[in-house]
Amino acid sequence: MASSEEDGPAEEKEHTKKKAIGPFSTAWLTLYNIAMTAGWLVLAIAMIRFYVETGTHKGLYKSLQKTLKFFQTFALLELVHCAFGIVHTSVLVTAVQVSSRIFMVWFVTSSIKQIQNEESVLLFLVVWTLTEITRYSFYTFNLLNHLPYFIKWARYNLFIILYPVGVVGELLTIYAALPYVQRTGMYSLRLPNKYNVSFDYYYFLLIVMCSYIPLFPQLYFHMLRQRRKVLHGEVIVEKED
Ligand SMILES: CCCCCCCCCCCCC[C@@H](O)CC(=O)SCCNC(=O)CCNC(=O)[C@H](O)C(C)(C)COP(=O)(O)OP(=O)(O)OC[C@H]1O[C@@H](n2cnc3c(N)ncnc32)[C@H](O)[C@@H]1OP(=O)(O)O
Repeated sequence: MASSEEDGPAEEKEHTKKKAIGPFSTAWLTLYNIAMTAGWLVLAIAMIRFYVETGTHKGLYKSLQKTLKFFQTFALLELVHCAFGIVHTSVLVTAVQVSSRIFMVWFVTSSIKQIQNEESVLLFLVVWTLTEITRYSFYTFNLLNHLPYFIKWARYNLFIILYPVGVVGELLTIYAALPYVQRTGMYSLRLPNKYNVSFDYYYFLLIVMCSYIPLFPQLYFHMLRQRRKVLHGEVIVEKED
């Protein structure tokens, strides 16, 4: 069932109001979204295979970190897409979402082997994977004008649970990293040094954890507004960045 069969009159109006994007942008976005859907599907299959073969999640992160780093880093292009107006999304919201993921992958989980087997890592990995398969397949089918209703439904409903669960996974992972970071002083710069600058990664991580309190609700309410717009056809005036 394609979404066009499901659309109510309000939503039809919403669709006709969409700003058109050129054929080159459409082609590029379609390729990008297909590649990202495939990437996250590869990660999902790798996770299932790993668990079936070993019966544990221990060693899972190590086995898939290269693929995860590649596809999560590739998502930086989403900032380029909204900065150039190819997609109608807030640069600020996208920047917070993408940078927090890149930070989790590169500067927390991949940097600290000692925390890679934590259950919280498995938690955010599963949640991110479910989210991204749904999100990128939503964009792909939407661009091809053949959006099955269940994908649209999943895109704008699953996040209600998955977003907070993902945040819990991320925060617990950073929390698990704190003792190691404090003990080793990794990524920290102590005085005296030739630059006369000090930086304590331990406190930086604490600040990052606290920043979830003001920032996460912004993302969550953004998604709730998108949900009302897409599923219920409400016209929502977004503030400029
Ligand atoms: C340096 C240290 C930094 C530390 C920062 C600390 C910050 C802490 C707070 C952050 C917490 C984040 C936690 C998070 O990582 C946890 C999880 O993700 S858990 C999993 C659940 N998550 C989700 O469901 C959210 C997933 N993410 C997103 O949905 C997006 O990234 C987001 C930007 C949040 C929202 O997306 P968007 O605004 O694009 O909404 P829509 O999907 O409805 O799209 C709007 C319109 O844009 C078009 N669009 C967008 N992207 C594309 C694309 N790739 N291809 C084609 N079209 C695209 C879309 O179709 C819509 O167009 P229109 O309105 O015209 O229909």
